[in-house]
Amino acid sequence: MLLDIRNLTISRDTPTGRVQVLERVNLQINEGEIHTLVGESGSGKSLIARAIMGFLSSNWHIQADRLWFEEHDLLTLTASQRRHIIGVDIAMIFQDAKSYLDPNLTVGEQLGEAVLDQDLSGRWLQRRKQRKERVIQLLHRVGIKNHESMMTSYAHELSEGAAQKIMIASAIAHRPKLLIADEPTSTMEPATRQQIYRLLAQFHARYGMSILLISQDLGAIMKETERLSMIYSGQLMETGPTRALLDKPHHPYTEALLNTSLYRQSQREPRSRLPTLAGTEPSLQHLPIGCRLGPRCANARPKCVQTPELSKLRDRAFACHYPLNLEEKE
Ligand SMILES: Nc1ncnc2c1ncn2[C@@H]1O[C@H](COP(=O)(O)OP(=O)(O)OP(=O)(O)O)[C@@H](O)[C@H]1O
Repeated sequence: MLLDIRNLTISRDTPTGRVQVLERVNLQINEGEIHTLVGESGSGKSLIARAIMGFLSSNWHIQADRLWFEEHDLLTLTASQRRHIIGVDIAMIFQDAKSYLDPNLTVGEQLGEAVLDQDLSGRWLQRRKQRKERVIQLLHRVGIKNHESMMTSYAHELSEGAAQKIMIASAIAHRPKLLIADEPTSTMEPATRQQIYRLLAQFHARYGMSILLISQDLGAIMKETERLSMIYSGQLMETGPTRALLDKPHHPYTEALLNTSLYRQSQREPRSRLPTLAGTEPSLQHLPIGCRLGPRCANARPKCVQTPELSKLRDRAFACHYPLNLEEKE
């Protein structure tokens, strides 16, 4: 197992007391797997990514039974272990790529900095030449052919799609084992989104790179996604192989998201309206007791004020007292 997260709880102090923004979330990623984490805005997806990367500031409190990457406990890394793992073995790309690129450096200079020293050899001049060659190679790998003009461009001169490709080039310069992609395509045109996804799928296939993709919409996930985890208001609702989860969701939240997402649109009458999940996600000050989906769940009953344990069924797991689609013997 590459990444093993068990019972991750992330809390924050608010004027009304400490709030568990993320509550006992599990997430396991196998080597070479594409795993997509799906949830509405504010459900805690980015918090999980930031906890893995160690990007959470001191006003967040993290607890976990396990937060491991390979044989490393990410909660107790020394500074030098962290430097080795984060940014090298684990890399991350973000939604608005432009704001993460350095505005004062050209693309060539930025990618040059991302090239690992251990990939270079010889004297200074030779190393300089090799660094440039490696930058050109990285640009070609992300599908940028006009490398000469790209290398002298600054972030503000790039389109969103090109900036995202530069960020991916920078992330893969270290040949990471795990790439965390935090909604890299949400603001893009569908065609550009597909291009970025194809690129990620290529790196996955060619180098066996594992990917944790973060997405708000089931309709916008990479088709190569092998496993899905559904998160709602900081609680894990369901996780399992993509096909099984989409065909027969056990959790009412997965079912509701499927109904509201473009994923099932093709199965609808052409003119029917896309239904929406009634209500909104609760605020941190008013988190429901027990299953947080309760107030928005069509199946909710009194027992739902007790937080359901995660039930495991073969390679799937769900946290619901009244799961769906269990009538047949699985
Ligand atoms: N810096 C912060 N200060 C206070 N609250 C925060 C901060 N960052 C996140 N939160 C809160 O933590 C919760 C989870 O946020 P998070 O960014 O992880 O959600 P998300 O699922 O990634 O949302 P999105 O899809 O919109 O990026 C939200 O309720 C959010 O308001």
